[in-house]
Amino acid sequence: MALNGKTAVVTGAAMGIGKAIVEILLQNGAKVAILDMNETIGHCLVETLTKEHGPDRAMFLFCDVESEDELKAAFQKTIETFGGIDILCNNAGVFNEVTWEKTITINLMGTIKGTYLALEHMNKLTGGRGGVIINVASMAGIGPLSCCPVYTATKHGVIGFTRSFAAASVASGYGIRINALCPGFVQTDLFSAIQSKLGQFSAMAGATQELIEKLGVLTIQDFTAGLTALLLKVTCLTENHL
Ligand SMILES: NC(=O)c1ccc[n+]([C@@H]2O[C@H](COP(=O)([O-])OP(=O)(O)OC[C@H]3O[C@@H](n4cnc5c(N)ncnc54)[C@H](O)[C@@H]3O)[C@@H](O)[C@H]2O)c1
Ligand SMILES: CC/C=C\C[C@H](O)/C=C/C=C\C=C\C=C\[C@@H](O)[C@@H](O)C/C=C\CCC(=O)O
Repeated sequence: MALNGKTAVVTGAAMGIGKAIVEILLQNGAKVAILDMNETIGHCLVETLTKEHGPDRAMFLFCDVESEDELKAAFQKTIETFGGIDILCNNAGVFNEVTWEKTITINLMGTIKGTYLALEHMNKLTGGRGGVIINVASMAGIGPLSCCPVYTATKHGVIGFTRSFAAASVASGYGIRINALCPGFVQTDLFSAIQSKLGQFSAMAGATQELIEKLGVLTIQDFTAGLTALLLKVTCLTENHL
């Protein structure tokens, strides 16, 4: 399979989109470190995935992406356990216009911290073997949503950061391919909770609801099927590019 012998790290992977990405990686032969703050669900997920894919394929590691020390420890444990890191998916994210500073420290700063740690390990200029980074942004990173200025800003920031890092990687020869993933609405816990997280922008809920009805909401199964097709077509996850 395309990812046999490869090791991936996925943040915010205990549920939702991150869990879907983990399943795709496992189905294609990778070993995966599941980083999340939800220990109960995380350990339960590893138990389920081990039954499906066999031992030593999936590992849960507690990690708050706001903490550089916890990210460093999780990366180190992954390397010690699986022998290296070939793929990083910075997926962890929240939607909250009330605690908007945390939205920035998780969605944007967590993605930057993860990317810079991956650079330390993957960079071919410093002895690394190269790799692939996928940063989960959003369609809200392409065009603004009036109900969530800060969330919109974080996702615009993830896309801008990803594009800039990609240019630096190509120009410098890091051997790291980096892409931003921009899903539309997907039925997850984050999506289900948005109405209670709008804060001073709750008056914008109607406009957002109209957009939701216009664009529709993907089930996690639809999302998984679509991403599988995309990842297996896009060369960044095929063997000859890792
Ligand atoms: N659901 C959507 O409609 C949608 C659309 C586009 C993009 N996204 C993005 O996809 C990503 C995942 O969202 P989701 O919908 O699956 O959300 P979710 O709430 O269903 O899952 C998010 C996971 O991240 C974990 N997490 C939260 N904060 C964390 C932190 N500080 N450190 C480590 N883990 C943390 C949670 O415990 C949870 O397991 C986010 O970046 C989100 O912005 C979601
Ligand atoms: C409410 C946000 C819910 C989940 C966040 C998640 O990242 C999903 C985002 C999904 C779709 C975003 C679409 C953004 C579209 C913009 O490019 C723009 O076309 C929207 C135009 C009008 C929206 C109406 C409004 O905000 O007033």
